[in-house]
Amino acid sequence: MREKYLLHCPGCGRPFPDRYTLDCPSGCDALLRTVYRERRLILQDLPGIFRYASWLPVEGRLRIDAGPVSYTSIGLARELGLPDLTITFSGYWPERGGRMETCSFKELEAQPTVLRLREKGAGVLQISSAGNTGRAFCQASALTGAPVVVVVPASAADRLWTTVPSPNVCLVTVDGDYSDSIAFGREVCSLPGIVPEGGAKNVARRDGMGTVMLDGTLFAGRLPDAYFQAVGSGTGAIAAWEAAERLIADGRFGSRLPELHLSQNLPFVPMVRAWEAGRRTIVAEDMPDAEASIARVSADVLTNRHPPWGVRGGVRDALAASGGRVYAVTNGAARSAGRLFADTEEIGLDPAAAVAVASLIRAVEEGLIGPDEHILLNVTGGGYQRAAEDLDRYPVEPSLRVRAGEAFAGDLRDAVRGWLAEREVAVRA
Ligand SMILES: Cc1ncc(COP(=O)(O)O)c(C=O)c1O
Repeated sequence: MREKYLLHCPGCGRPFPDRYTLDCPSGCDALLRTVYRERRLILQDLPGIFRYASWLPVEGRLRIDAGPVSYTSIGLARELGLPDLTITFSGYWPERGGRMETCSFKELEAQPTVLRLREKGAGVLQISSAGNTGRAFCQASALTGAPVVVVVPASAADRLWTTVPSPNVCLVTVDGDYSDSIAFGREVCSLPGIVPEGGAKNVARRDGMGTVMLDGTLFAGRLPDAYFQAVGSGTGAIAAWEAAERLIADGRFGSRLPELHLSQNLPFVPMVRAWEAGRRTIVAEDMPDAEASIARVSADVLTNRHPPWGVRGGVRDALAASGGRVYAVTNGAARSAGRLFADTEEIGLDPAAAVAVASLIRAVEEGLIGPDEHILLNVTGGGYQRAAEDLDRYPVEPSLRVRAGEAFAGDLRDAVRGWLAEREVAVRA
């Protein structure tokens, strides 16, 4: 093919060019995938994520040097009796080269997403988030100037900060929960010129996250036998599976898919329950007392009620294809895993990453993995303390405050249109 990549639908098998396309034009219930012209991974001499630009759905690059950082664990590896443990760290840890200043792997999603949208000329991004994702997109906006509309529950607004000013973020706070923010965000996208970021359907987001598997594999020279990650939507896990398939097709790194070991935080563990019950869809009984359960987890970024579970090419398929496992982790186990990690590796973790470490400890205790296996631990966030010591912090101030259930009409609509007009973004109606 002449193009750098095409999109491919695993449902109907059709290939087609990318126009910031999120869904199969034939209406298949499947996650589109990128198919790159280069079957062999060609590394670029660029910092951060753009080292892997030949397997990202973008033509250019951003001048941002944040990317995943891989190293061989000594302290944690010794503690767990795992001599072949690679840690791939996303967060702020300058001593190791970790330069994600908002401290989570969501920056891996935000960078190629912002660039893909710019290259496709598709408009202004809208993101609904309760935390790390929103912050990562605010930072990408701050560093590139890309306008973004971020909708969050009012209670999560203090999580939105950047390390340089972000004049092109329109922050909308909704006086309600995450679902209210998602609903309002959807309405904002009715304004021509504003496009939904797309979540798991967005191939830039998945291929950006897939760089963790690329980095860990390149570092070790081979695909891992087992891969550990904490999941909320599971987008990162799908991305790891897809990246591993590309690396197998490349031919230089092994021929066996890594087993995916995916963890959630009790008491909110819908994917664990659906997997154990053998269900293709997540049902209400997988989320008993959802609201109360969500309030009790220590890693609330893992509490997604609508993960891409049963969709073709989704999390369930990734687990099945890789012979994977799921773990339900208590707050107590996550906290002590976080402490062990800080003691042995000398960096603090995001509570979600501590859940993944707890699952690794459990896998060792239960003999599910052994000392002869090569393990990749995806540390999805950390270094908040280090970042607070080194970096400036700019809170993102709300442009609009909305009540739960309030319609996107009248003054609210005019306010967003006015905000876009100030940035000379054309809105037709
Ligand atoms: C630090 C961290 N780890 C893990 C996850 C889970 O990622 P995903 O929603 O892609 O499964 C998140 C989600 O926000 C996160 O912020």
